[in-house]
Amino acid sequence: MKKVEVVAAIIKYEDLILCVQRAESKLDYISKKFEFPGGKIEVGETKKEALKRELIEELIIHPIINDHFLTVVHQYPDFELTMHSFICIADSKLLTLNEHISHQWLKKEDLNKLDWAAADVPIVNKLVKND
Ligand SMILES: Nc1nc2c([nH]c(=O)n2[C@H]2C[C@H](O)[C@@H](COP(=O)(O)OP(=O)(O)OP(=O)(O)O)O2)c(=O)[nH]1
Repeated sequence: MKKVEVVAAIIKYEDLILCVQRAESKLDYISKKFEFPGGKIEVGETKKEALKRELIEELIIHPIINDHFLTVVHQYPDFELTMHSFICIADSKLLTLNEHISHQWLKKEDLNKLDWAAADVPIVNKLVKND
């Protein structure tokens, strides 16, 4: 089974967290799902370097990348995903959606209202519970 390793950013602005919606794709289980911005780690990159690059590519933002929050291993039908999430701090809500089809800044108690990619559910639950 194919393995994919990604980094994802939990970006906070005051008491809000950034949620971004993936574009339509042929993989119905991630198509149009909400996720945390990020992507695959390239050869030679640290996790934080990969996240910094992805956030510039996807959103043109430069938040402070702080602590590791949670690593999730999730088995999707076509691949095994390992996703490392990090808490990040933004000094503005401004962004440019270069890849995603929508975004929302939500309070943590509202995060469960969105249709998240399955791998993100443990991260969302941890944020709602004890962040
Ligand atoms: N970035 C990100 N990816 C996630 C999350 N949840 C989740 O299941 N994924 C999955 C979807 C994709 O299969 C994979 C990330 O791949 P991607 O396509 O976003 O990464 P990338 O920008 O490096 O992709 P690529 O176009 O270079 O292939 O991880 C999440 O919260 N953030």
